[in-house]
Amino acid sequence: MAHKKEKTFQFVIVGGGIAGVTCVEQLLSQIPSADVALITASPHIKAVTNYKQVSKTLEKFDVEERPSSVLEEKFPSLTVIHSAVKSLHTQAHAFQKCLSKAKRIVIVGNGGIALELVYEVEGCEVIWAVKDKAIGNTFFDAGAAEFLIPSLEADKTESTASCKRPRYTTEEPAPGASQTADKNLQGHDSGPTEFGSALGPDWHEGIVFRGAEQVSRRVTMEYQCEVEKLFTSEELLNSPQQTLKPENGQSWPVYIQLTNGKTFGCDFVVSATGVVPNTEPFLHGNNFELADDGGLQVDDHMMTTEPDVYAAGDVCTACWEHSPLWQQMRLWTQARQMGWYAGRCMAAYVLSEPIELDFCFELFSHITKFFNYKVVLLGKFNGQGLGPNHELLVRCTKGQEYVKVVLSGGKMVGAVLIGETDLEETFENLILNQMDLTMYGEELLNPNIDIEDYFD
Ligand SMILES: Cc1cc2nc3c(=O)[nH]c(=O)nc-3n(C[C@H](O)[C@H](O)[C@H](O)COP(=O)(O)OP(=O)(O)OC[C@H]3O[C@@H](n4cnc5c(N)ncnc54)[C@H](O)[C@@H]3O)c2cc1C
Ligand SMILES: NC(=O)C1=CN([C@@H]2O[C@H](COP(=O)(O)OP(=O)(O)OC[C@H]3O[C@@H](n4cnc5c(N)ncnc54)[C@H](OP(=O)(O)O)[C@@H]3O)[C@@H](O)[C@H]2O)C=CC1
Repeated sequence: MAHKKEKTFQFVIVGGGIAGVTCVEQLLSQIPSADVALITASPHIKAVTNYKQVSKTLEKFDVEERPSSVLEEKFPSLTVIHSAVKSLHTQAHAFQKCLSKAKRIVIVGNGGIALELVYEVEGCEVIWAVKDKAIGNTFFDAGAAEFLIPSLEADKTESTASCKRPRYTTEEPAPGASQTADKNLQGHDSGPTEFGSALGPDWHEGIVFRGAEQVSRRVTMEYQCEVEKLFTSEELLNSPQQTLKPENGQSWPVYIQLTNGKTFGCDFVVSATGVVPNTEPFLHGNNFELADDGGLQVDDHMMTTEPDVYAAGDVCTACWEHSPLWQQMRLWTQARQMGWYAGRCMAAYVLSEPIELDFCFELFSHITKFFNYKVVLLGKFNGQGLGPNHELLVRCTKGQEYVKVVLSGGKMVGAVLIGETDLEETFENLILNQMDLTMYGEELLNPNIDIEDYFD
């Protein structure tokens, strides 16, 4: 009987995404001789480049796909193993190809991907169906959404008249960002169960999302609705009730019926309704506790409920007692931070060194771009978990900037900064030092006061 050769490693890291790669780098920088294996489904790994600390907690970096050999050259004690798991890239460019022939598409979902896609798609009518009253519920409140909506219109030459609205209260506390059970960027007929690397911030860089029409951007909003049913044109024609009729006699490959009673024909439907942690391969025969959002529960040392097994990034759910100013969101930045911290924890365990929860989990911070505006989110930017006991200060200049501050008990606990506001560092400090700002009142957002000088 032939015996399979078995190789053991001191550490095995699964996943060549940002969390896995950062974990490998951190671990090997602390214990260069450690025998480490990186198992990843794709031939490329994700590498962080041009890392820049923007402020105490805000960080900016580029992400590049690189052959895994680059990592092996850098770390001689690392072995990269390409597992048999099917790679994400089997249907590469499928979306672009479908879009190039499309005249109308429907986008369902109201998170980061829908926001980016709606803005990027040109030459095609877009019907955007969202569950909420406003766009971008995972990142914004209704005020920020109102600020962004004009950017969706083709003519962007709006006036920049100031419309300062100093104070209002939310109708109801914004819910925490929830993770959902669907897979992104699916056409109507693509398989929903293939897991791969999350594409990340630059997924649409350099890609032209152009449809078959001459129009630039044409977006129709359908608020407060979900998908009731999908039909093909064949199903439609064979439908005994004849409840659905092709508009203007035009036939479409697929029809979508929304819960608001409207039905649209379109070339294809994009489901941008969240990510699913890919825990399935790890569950069989093990005792991993899963969180409500399907992630592997991890403690404040990134350890799962199985001893010696750590998890970081999209696949895990942070189950330690969070700082009052931090929440988990499945973002590139958090994947890097968690991977880095997991690497440190793993090394600390082996070296018998004590380790405390890293400072990066003190304050939620995220810097990104939506509709071509710089967007900075700090702390409880949507009043997450604060109930009615919070107050908002807002300053808005149409087409230029939107600044929202969340105050609780007179202290700043969160902020949304859209546009070139230059306020991130000052606000980050005010949130971190929890200074009582009651005496400043609305002056805090007075555009005629240089706030940086004010607090120096
Ligand atoms: C379209 C899109 C746009 C995004 N834009 C942004 C953005 O602008 N800003 C931002 O901060 N975040 C963004 N995100 C989120 C961000 O990309 C993720 O949070 C981040 O990449 C997660 O990193 P990760 O290392 O945890 O997981 P991934 O990057 O998903 O990496 C997981 C790795 O594990 C491998 N793998 C999975 N299962 C197995 C297995 N069974 N065996 C072996 N290998 C396996 C995969 O092949 C992959 O290499 C975006 C996500 C998407 C999908
Ligand atoms: N620039 C950035 O920072 C970007 C970040 N990302 C990240 O990538 C990941 C994937 O993005 P994305 O897919 O947009 O996920 P998100 O979690 O950001 O958003 C999913 C959206 O779909 C809605 N939704 C969920 N289920 C349904 C349903 N059945 N019908 C209609 N709507 C539904 C959710 O509403 P509800 O919240 O009410 O459940 C939410 O608005 C996220 O972690 C996101 O943060 C993606 C793109 C850009």
